[in-house]
Amino acid sequence: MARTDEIIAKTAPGHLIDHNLIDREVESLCDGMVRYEKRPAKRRDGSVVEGLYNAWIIFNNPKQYNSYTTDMVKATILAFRRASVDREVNAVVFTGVGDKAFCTGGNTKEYAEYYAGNPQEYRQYMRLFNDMVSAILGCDRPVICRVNGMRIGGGQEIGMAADFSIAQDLANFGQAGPKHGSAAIGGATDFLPLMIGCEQAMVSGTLCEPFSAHKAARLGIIADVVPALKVGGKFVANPTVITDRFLDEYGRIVQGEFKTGADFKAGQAQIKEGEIDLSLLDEKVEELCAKLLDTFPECMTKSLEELRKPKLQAWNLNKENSRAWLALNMMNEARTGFRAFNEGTKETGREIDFVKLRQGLAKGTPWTEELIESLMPTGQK
Ligand SMILES: CC(C)(COP(=O)(O)OP(=O)(O)OC[C@H]1O[C@@H](n2cnc3c(N)ncnc32)[C@H](O)[C@@H]1OP(=O)(O)O)[C@@H](O)C(=O)NCCC(=O)NCCSC(=O)C1=CCCCC1=O
Repeated sequence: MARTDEIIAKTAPGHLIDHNLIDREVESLCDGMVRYEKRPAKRRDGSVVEGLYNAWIIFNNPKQYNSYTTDMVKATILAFRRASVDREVNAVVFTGVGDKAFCTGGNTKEYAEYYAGNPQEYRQYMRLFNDMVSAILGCDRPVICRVNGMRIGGGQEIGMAADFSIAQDLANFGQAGPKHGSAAIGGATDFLPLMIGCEQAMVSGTLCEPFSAHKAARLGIIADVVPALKVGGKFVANPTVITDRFLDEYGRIVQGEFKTGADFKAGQAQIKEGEIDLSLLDEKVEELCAKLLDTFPECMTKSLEELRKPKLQAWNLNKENSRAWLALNMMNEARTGFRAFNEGTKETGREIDFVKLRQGLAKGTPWTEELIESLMPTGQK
């Protein structure tokens, strides 16, 4: 009986068609701000598998918390297509450089300085954004979001488009929309109700309060969470989050909620003293990649396709309407909110006086350049 290796050597074709859209390195599209790295796949025992890889798609914009620029969105679309058609790729690991941020969404500087007041331009940008989310949801390989740090705004949206998320426990999650002049309709309003229920989705999508990785695991928006802080050489749970009890004295769930007052401050001080180490995160990601490797590939792909359907159906139902509304929104509230974030500072604050705006609108005040200027945090001084 011929061995499998002999059969492969005898029958594998000499030429394979390249199904990539364009033959360009992903990095060349965005000055290296998105990296595509094929890393050797490993078995569960840690041994390297010859000829098979996991494709790491890495956001590389640390100074801006791995927010994505227009060029990064283009590169990401192609990166997921590249992984999808690469016969040697087992799974995609979608992550960011560093240990502060996976991604904080659209680039607010580009939004404020180029797209604000230009709905026709933002409509074109949103075609690319929509295609990025669709490329993740349509990837023919399982996609793991390696949450190396905060996952906020559009970062939360593209992260939820992945099939699995594994987070280091100092990462926060949440939306930014209504606080920065947008609505979380780039996927969050489609995915959140499915993943954490309508009530919790409403809280996150409207109030934009961040929540911890431990709460994210409890709510079911991530598959696993691992410690990342080392104090005295020993891993400890995020010291700013309640992790040692589940209920408070009234029977309410407190596990995963942020500590408050002096306890929270003490936790922040401990984080400053400690060292951040993502080795347990990488171990957990490699373990999942190894489990995915140990399956029939077409059955895996079919299972992904079926299990993605709830997200995909919600996404496809709404994405074009969302794109149109987000474009027009660049005339008023997005123009105001993203400029406030971009032009504000820690001292002046980076959000507008929402009450002042509401008071003006209550009197029928029209949206004029003058009104927008007056709402800038620096405009109040
Ligand atoms: C809450 C934050 C995420 C973190 O706050 P903090 O820890 O205080 O850090 P900062 O000092 O704010 O940020 C550090 C530096 O990073 C820059 N930064 C952070 N986020 C972005 C971003 N998204 N784009 C560009 N630059 C960013 C920040 O300016 C600091 O640099 P600096 O030089 O100024 O010191 C907080 O950072 C925050 O709220 N960030 C913005 C989040 C946001 O609004 N994202 C966009 C949401 S909208 C979106 O993503 C959408 C996607 C598609 C659909 C439509 C849509 O709206």
